[in-house]
Amino acid sequence: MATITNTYPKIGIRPIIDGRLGGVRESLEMTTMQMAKNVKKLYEQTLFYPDGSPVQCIIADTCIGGVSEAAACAHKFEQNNVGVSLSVTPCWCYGSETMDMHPTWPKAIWGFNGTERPGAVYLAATLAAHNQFGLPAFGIYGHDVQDMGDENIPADVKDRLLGFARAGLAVAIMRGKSYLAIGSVSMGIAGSIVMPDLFREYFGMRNEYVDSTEILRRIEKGIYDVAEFDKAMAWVKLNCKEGDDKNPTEKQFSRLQKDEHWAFVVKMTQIIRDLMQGNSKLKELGFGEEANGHEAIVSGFQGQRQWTDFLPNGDFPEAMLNSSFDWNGIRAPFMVATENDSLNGMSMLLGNLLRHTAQIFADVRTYWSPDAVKRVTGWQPEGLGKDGFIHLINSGSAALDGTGRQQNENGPAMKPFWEINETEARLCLEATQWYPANNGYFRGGGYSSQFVTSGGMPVTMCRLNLVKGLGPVLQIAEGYTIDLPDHVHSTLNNRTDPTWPTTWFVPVLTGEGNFTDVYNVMAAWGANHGSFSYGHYGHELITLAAMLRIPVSMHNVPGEKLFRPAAWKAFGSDNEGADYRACATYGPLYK
Ligand SMILES: C[C@H](O)[C@@H](O)[C@@H](O)C(=O)CO
Ligand SMILES: [Mn+2]
Repeated sequence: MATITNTYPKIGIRPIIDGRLGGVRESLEMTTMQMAKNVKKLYEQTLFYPDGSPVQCIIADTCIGGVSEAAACAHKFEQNNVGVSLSVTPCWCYGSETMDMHPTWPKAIWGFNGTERPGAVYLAATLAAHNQFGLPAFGIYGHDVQDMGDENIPADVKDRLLGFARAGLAVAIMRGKSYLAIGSVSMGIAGSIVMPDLFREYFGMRNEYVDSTEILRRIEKGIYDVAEFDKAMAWVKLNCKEGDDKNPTEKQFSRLQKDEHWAFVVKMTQIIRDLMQGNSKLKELGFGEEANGHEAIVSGFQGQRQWTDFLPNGDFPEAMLNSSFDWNGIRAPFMVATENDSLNGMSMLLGNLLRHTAQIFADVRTYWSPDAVKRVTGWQPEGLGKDGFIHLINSGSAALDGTGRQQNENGPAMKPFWEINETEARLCLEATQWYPANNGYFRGGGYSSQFVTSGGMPVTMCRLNLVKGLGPVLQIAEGYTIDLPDHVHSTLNNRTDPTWPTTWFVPVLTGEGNFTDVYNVMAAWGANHGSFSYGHYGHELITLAAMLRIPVSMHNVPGEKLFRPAAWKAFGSDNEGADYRACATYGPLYK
């Protein structure tokens, strides 16, 4: 199989030192190298790649006191698939002579806040050089002075080191991968008009395109793993509860047709996955070309309308692939956007690369004001929902993790797949019903997943938008999922499409910008879709966006959590305006 596995980019650590031999350098060698080793340990124990394996770091062979050692380090890093660079130092060293000059690797410098030797002075001097050369870098130094030789990494430094590395690795991991569009534009949805310049220039990714008929060809010609198909069908029978058909009797498919649809959507699931990442089994079966896949780290399936007017819809494949488990057990979620909305697909990917969790793709469908809820249900919203809430709902791409049936120490959660246990996967499946698709919308049938997300989860919703003349912008809303009383949920949900997954979402209001009330958040959303997952990680999205030079058009992240390259401060003291100006000045990372 041509798919390359286990070659994730490494974090390169550069110990920087004062080059003066004959006393100064020698006195600093051990401490400097130890700083690098300590960060390596922190990273390797805390951070994971998307397959759950620990992140790998590589340290320069020697401390870097001048340009020849900087060059040797650059060479070593190039040879060893480094994608993110962190320089560390406890002392004064020579800025432009030691700095990392790579044009695209995300960069940071940790200057030890000591005073016996001035690491933070090197940090300031070298950040100035980065700014002067147009190579933005993140600056890290602790709030409180430490003693020389103190090996402890203070909590504030740890936060910055980890925030930088998570976002930097996301940048490095997506580079060279593809967005695979299966089909074309869905119902005039702009995000499914896939823009190759955006992918290439901003994400370093390529675009792959296959016609949807490729799925049909593989089904009809038997180009899938038949043994896996049998196993999958048996699993589906046991684990996927079919809902009652809500279609008018005259529109319902026969039992025989419905059984055929189950087989069809299971094959579609296998085939979409194989199209994305390849499958060595196909080579054994004599399909060498199909075994290769498209190196897709994210994909989108057009579905509506040509496919769904004719054939079973993509809801089952999308929901299962996006989930952290299937008939092969608990495994990493795939990122598959419904309606081929590539911009929401990328929103999913950003969240997934930062948190390693499954993502919930949804229409941002309805703002329910407290008055409207009261009018329709007689119930006065209270608690987190007292100022109203937003109904997130779309057939298709919501991962079953979005049921909220996994747990962590704080209650319901969506976790990285390696933290999910068998019981939790089963509970997510038990909380899901598969309704015969609404045949008004989906004439070809299929099955839509239906669940209600557990309330009480902190979540972050985001969306990448594309604006002519401006380029991509990211919007972010941290908030919570909420539970509604049963009768309220039923009344509100039954007004929409009750065969789809529902999440009731409340953004955190800050009293500023678009976050003055819930209505404004929905009104300012840049498109029909958003993607959310577990936790409040808006600050990590902001760091990642800055690395990619994508300005953030709205967010509700507390100011003290913002972490952007040092140069951003030179673009003005209003953070949002400065972000726009900096991104415009630097332009896309891979231009
Ligand atoms: C069935 C409908 O066409 C839905 O798919 C539609 O409301 C959307 O999801 C639009 O994004
Ligand atoms: Mn939609």
